[in-house]
Amino acid sequence: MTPSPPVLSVQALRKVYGERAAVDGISFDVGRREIVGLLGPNGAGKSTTINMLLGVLEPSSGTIHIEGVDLASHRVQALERTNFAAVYAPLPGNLTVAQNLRVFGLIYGVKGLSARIQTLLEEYDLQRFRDTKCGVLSSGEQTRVSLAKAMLNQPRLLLLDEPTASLDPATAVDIRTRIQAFAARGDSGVLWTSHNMYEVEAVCDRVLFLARGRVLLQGDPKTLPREHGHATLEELFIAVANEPLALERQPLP
Ligand SMILES: Nc1ncnc2c1ncn2[C@@H]1O[C@H](COP(=O)(O)OP(=O)(O)OP(=O)(O)O)[C@@H](O)[C@H]1O
Repeated sequence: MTPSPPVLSVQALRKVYGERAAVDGISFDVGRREIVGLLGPNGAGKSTTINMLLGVLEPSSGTIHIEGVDLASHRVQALERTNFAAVYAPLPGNLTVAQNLRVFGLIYGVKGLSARIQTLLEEYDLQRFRDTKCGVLSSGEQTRVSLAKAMLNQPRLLLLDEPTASLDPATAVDIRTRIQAFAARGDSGVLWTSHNMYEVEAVCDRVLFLARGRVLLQGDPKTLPREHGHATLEELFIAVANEPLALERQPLP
């Protein structure tokens, strides 16, 4: 039996604006059950990468395969395997939680939508907010709704852009636990951007450090700092952010 392809495979991906490459030839995979952290300083190319994975931005060159499906040539089939949640993309505030889930479920063509919405309302502890407008919910509650929306189509690739930004520590732990449980179910993988290195160390199986549009380092967030002479992931992050060129010259272990 041929092994199933990774949920995400990115090869030599580039996005150029004028003379400048925002993303400069990056390659990486995300496997099933894996939570991969996409890290890097402001302007490193993380959002540009995520937007290309979502089909919002067209790459200048390179390929993206989602579960082996080429995003460029089979856009619908690739994107129906994907979903995302991001703080900068809140759900329409004038719709209730149930209405939002219904609208997005219809967009994704979810079969048995009413039952799926009911399951998600229970799973994300949203039953009591089902008829509440999303705009009046707290940040933590809105994040749970965004995650429930992101699960509607049971995505194989879940993209999360700073899912716990602006959440209190207890709510952030709750959200992290839900995402880890999702990945542990086995069919899906998660690509997660965060500026919180403690969270990344706790949650991610692997991290990719991006700087100036390139992957400078990748590895296990628990062992990577020591391999590069730093005590913590945060220290390593600061070193990479300040001296990306020095690191590019360093031989990788
Ligand atoms: N439409 C555009 N035109 C020109 N340059 C752009 C455009 N979009 C992004 N860039 C540039 O590409 C680079 C990467 O931006 P990107 O938003 O991907 O970074 P990021 O890693 O997500 O940063 P942050 O952590 O601040 O969100 C930046 O230098 C940015 O100014």
